[in-house]
Amino acid sequence: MLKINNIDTFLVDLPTIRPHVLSMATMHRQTIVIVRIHCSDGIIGIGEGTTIGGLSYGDESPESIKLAIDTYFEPILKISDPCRVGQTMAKIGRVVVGNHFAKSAVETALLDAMGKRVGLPVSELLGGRHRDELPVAWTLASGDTDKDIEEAERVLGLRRHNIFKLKIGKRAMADDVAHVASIKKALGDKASVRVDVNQAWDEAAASRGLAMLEDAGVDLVEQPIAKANRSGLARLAARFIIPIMADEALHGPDDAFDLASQAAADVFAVKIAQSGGLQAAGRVGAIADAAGIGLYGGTMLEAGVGTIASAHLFATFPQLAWGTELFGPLLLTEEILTEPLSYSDFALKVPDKPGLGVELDPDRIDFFRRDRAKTRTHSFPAETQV
Ligand SMILES: O=C(O)C[C@H]1C=CC(=O)O1
Ligand SMILES: [Mn+2]
Repeated sequence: MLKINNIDTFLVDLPTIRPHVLSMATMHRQTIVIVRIHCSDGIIGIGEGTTIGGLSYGDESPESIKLAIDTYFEPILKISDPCRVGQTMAKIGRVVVGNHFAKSAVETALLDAMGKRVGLPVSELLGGRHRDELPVAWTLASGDTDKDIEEAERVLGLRRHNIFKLKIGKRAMADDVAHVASIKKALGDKASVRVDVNQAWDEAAASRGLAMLEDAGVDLVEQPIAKANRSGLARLAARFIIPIMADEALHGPDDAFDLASQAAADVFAVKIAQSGGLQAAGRVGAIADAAGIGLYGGTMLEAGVGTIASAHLFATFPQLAWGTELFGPLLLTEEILTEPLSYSDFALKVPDKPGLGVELDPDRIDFFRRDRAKTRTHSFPAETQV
C-alpha cells in the first residue's frame, strides 16, 4: 500500500493590492495556509486553507487551520492510503468535528496527489467537467464610490470582469444604497451589479434595504441577515423578487438541505472551505440542483491553489447560473505560482494538466512564509493598482 510519509503546513502572508473593506473586517493582507502531502511514491499534493480577517469571518483562523492539521489530521493521514481519498476524509471526519477549512485544504492536497498519480485533472476525478472556463466576478470594496467606479471601468475595459459584487452593510443604509445606485448608474447594462451584506442587517433593515436595492437595479443580494436567522431569510426570499443568496449560512450539505427545505435562498454561494472540502461542496451543489436553487462559485479570497481547486469543482457543476467570484489571486500583490492562473474574456481557465494543474513557486513561498519572516532582507512592495 502507498503511504503518506510527511505532511507539512505553513502560513504565507501576502499583501492586498488595496484595502478590502467588508462589513466585519478591512483586509490589508491575506494569510493563506499551504498544506503539502508527501506520498511514498514521490508525489506531493498541495492544498490551501484560507479565511478572511483572522477570526472575524468564521470560527477557523489560519493559525487554527495549521494547528488542527499538524496535531489531529497528521496521525490519521500517516496510517491512511493516499489512493483512497473518500475513505481518508471519512476517517478524519470521525475524529475531527467541524474544522471545515482544514478539511478542505487536506482533501485538496489528497486530490492533487491522486490526479498527478493517475494523470487526470482534479475536475475529472470529481466526476468530469462541464466547462473549461468559468465566469469571474470582481468585488468592489475600496470603501470609496469613485474609486470603485474607476476600478470597475478599468477591469471592464480589460475584459476581465463584467460582474461586480459590492460589499455593503458597514455604513448607514442610505449611504450604502446611494453608493450602490451610483455604481449601477455608472455601469448601466454593461455589467451585473450584486451586493454582499455579510449578515450586517436585521430583518427589518433588510426589508427596507432589499426594496431600495431592487429599485437600483441590483441583480442579487448575498447574506443580508444573520446566518442563524433562516426563517428570516425564507421570509425575505418569499417577499422580494430580487434573488437572495446564502453564504455564511451554508456550511455543507446539512445546511444546504435545511436551507432548501425552508426555501430560505434562491441561490447558494458554494465554497469548498466552508463546505468542508470539494466532495462536500459537490454534495451542496447536488442538493441545490434537486431543489431548483441557482449556483454561484464562492471564494474565501484564496490564493492560486485554493482558487484553482474551487475552479475544478465548479467546472463539474451541470448548472452554474450565477458564475463565480474566483478572483482571489488578483487581489494580491504577489504571485505564488510558477505560472499565474489565466484570466481573460471575463473568465478563468480551468487547467487540464494532472491534479490541480498548478505549481508553487519555491522562492516566492520561501520569501513570504511567516516562519521565515525574520530572515527577510527587504519589505513588501507598496500597494499597487488593480
Ligand atoms: O463572500 C464573502 O463574504 C467573502 C469574499 C468573497 C468575495 C469577497 O470579496 O469577499
Ligand atoms: Mn459573502
